[in-house]
Amino acid sequence: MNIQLALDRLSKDECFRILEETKESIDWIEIGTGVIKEYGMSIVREIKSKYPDKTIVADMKTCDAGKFEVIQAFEAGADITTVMAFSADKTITDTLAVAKQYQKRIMIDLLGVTDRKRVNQLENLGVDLVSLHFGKDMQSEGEMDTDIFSLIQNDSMLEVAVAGGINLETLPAILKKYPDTVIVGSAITKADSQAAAKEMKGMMDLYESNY
Ligand SMILES: O=C(CO)[C@H](O)[C@H](O)COP(=O)(O)O
Repeated sequence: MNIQLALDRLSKDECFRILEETKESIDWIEIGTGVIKEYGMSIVREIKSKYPDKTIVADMKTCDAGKFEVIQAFEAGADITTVMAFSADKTITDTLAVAKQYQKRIMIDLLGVTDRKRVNQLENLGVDLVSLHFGKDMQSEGEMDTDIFSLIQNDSMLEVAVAGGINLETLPAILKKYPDTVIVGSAITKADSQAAAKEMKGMMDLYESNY
């Protein structure tokens, strides 16, 4: 089980400080959409060159002009880039084709998807990695419900990541659903980052070893 640290609403200096503090505890590094909007692909390039052994996720949230945007992310050093589930099927298949060429991956962000039908369609289009996502704005009205996992069929072969305000208190309930990747932003970046990342990763490792 991976922990993906989401770098959102941070300056470049803060991103690098937090990465230095947490690098021993994190597996995947997500460069958040807002950070990419602020600094462009150069921050993806810089983070990949400083942390070449980490899996770099560019949270591009692509929804159109798919080929162009995923090539931008992959050329900058991203190993995975995100594409929105509501995108046209053509966007999904175009981005999957580019990922295959680059031997990299597309993570489909299921934000806003409430129907398993779309998840099944995505799987039929060749998608193999999705993120269940309870959005930042929705978090102001409540916590993520673990029922979100019901979007994924029990016999599905999809690799599943999950995001949305996950913290030390909510992590145990998430772990019971056994996601492949747990995405954590604010609970690490807005806290004592080193201690929070260590504690969360420790909890995940313990859960996994007892599974
Ligand atoms: O994609 C995102 C926002 O759109 C975030 O990266 C994701 O929600 C994780 O951050 P947090 O733990 O703060 O919710």
